[in-house]
Amino acid sequence: MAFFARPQSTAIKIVDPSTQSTQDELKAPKKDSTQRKQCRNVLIHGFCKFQGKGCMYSHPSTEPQSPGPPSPSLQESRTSTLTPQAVNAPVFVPKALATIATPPPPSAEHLTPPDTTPTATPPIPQGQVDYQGYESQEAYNPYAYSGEEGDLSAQMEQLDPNFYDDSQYAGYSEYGPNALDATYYSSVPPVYMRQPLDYHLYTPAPPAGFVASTADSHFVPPSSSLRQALQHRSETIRQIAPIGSNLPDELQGYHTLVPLEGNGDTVERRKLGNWYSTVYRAIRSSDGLAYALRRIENYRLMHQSAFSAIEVWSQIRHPNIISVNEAFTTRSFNDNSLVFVHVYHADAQTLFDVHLKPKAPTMQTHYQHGRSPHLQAHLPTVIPERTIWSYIVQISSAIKKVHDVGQAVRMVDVSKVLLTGQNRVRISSCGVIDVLMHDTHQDIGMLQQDDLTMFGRLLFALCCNNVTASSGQNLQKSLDIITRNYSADVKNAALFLISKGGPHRSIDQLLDMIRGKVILEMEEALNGNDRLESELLSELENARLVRLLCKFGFINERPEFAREPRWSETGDRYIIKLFRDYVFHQVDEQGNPVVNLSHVLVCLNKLDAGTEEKVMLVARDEQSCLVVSYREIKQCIESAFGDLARASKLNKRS
Ligand SMILES: Nc1ncnc2c1ncn2[C@@H]1O[C@H](COP(=O)(O)OP(=O)(O)OP(=O)(O)O)[C@@H](O)[C@H]1O
Repeated sequence: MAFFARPQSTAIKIVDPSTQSTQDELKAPKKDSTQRKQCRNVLIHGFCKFQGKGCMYSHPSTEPQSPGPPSPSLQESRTSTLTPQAVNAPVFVPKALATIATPPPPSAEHLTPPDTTPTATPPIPQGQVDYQGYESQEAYNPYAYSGEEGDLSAQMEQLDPNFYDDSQYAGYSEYGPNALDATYYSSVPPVYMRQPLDYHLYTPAPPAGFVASTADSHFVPPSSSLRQALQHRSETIRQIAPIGSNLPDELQGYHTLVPLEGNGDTVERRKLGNWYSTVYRAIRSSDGLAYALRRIENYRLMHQSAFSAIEVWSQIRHPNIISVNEAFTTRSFNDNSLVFVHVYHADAQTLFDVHLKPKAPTMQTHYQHGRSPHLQAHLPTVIPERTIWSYIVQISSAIKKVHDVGQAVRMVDVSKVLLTGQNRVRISSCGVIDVLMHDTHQDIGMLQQDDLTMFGRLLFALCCNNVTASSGQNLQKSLDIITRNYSADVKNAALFLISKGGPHRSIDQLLDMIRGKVILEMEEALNGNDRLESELLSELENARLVRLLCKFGFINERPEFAREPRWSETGDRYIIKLFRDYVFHQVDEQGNPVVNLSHVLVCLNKLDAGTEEKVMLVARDEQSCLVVSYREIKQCIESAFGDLARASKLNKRS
């Protein structure tokens, strides 16, 4: 069944079409017109097409009257007594365009489809709903009021027939009573008509209480911090290397290398197994994107087949694994270096750096109990259990993915798991050990068991704030710490992971043990998704509005037409100029500029949507005004911009 959602405050009586005549009778004005206010249509257009047809305002006989409904074109409204002559001046065509045979820019006659008469929009009486923009005004009969007779006449006195000008909605004739009849009463399956949505007029965000942008969710920080973090990442991506880094300018299609370890001039050489390794950020020439390059110093690759592991790893995509792109050897560092290319996550930090690295003492700037500022060492803090579970679930998920494709991670360590966002971890350096130890053949089942043991050690290290927490002499003490700070489930998971391997010990079994936590993690992930969607919604309008403002910029105040009053003082451009004044150059009663961003955004959104709503544009000398709809202004802008675009193309060709 076809259904129309109506404004809730409006009582609508569904009437049989046969009762239409009764309603028509109700439409007749009840008061003598001489007692009422003068009709605004007469003031603005010189006539009222509803005179004698239901308009309850007075129509002075001295005014020139139109014999019937005027031909509804903008041209007519513009030639009324209040319309500036400039609109009817010959249409100016840019010089470049005059030479090409293009259709003339839409003049006043072309601006309005024949079924619409621009009229002044009277203010909406208080307590009433503006029905402009709702479809099927024909189907909606404002006079079919189900209340008391007295209420009805009181309402009628407030109603202005211009609000219910059916001709404005001729475009939606499918919503008329006839169309509805066909839908309701025919035996054929109903055809559901879709209202063309003016979706650019607003951002239908979920209620703030449900997706609060100021609250800190597990994976997504509050809106302001999120923006700050993203800004900082962009800044990090564009960093350049410190002077004197002495790095190669170009490396197999990568350039602008920046060391990611060490600070300032010193580049830290850290050991990865038996080899020194350094990580750089570099930009790839072919796509301009940043990548993380891990260089293994002085490594002589004996067999090209060692890279076969990289082929396998480059196929693995998982949200908790840093993807591998490629690997190559190079002599650009003046040695035999092996380079692995991974996806770069700006501002990523290792779990060791975030949670275990001793922090330098900092000066507390706040006064405690009236004493002066003091130095305070950063004491190791206990990682919250919720965070520990999040890490466990994410790392388990990554390991499962790798084990399922018959590989082993081979490096699950606090220095190789990166924190890339709020509570988001990813395993880095995947594939590196596979290449480095290509010659040493090892059973994949054993390697997978090692993954679990390494995972257990990582868990002990995080819970006890000590990288050697799971070693023999520390184990009992570490278990005490875990028992004190965390639930029994965390302890059981840690013990399961470091227990002796066997066929029973697999990542699937761990996932079974922590099923409840996995579900919690999924809920948080979906919440984070909702939050990000709502952040995106609030940015949706930007691009559209910038495009519109650019068009304004292209059209208005063109210096090459400075001496051509016909460019800005005629036809479309004149309307655009007045509209620009209406949007940006309003002044208050004292003549002070009105700087109201909401007004600008509302106007631009309505313009972009091309609504039927009318605006009154006043000439700068305040001697004349124009009443045009946003749709017509939109057409003017399209047309003027089209002229410029055509001229620009012509210049390129000649
Ligand atoms: N894919 C990546 N994207 C962004 N930053 C990365 C990436 N891989 C590594 N890094 C950063 O590079 C730095 C060095 O990484 P590395 O894996 O060598 O850690 P490390 O702490 O130096 O470990 P080790 O002591 O084993 O050398 C770390 O700060 C890490 O955040």
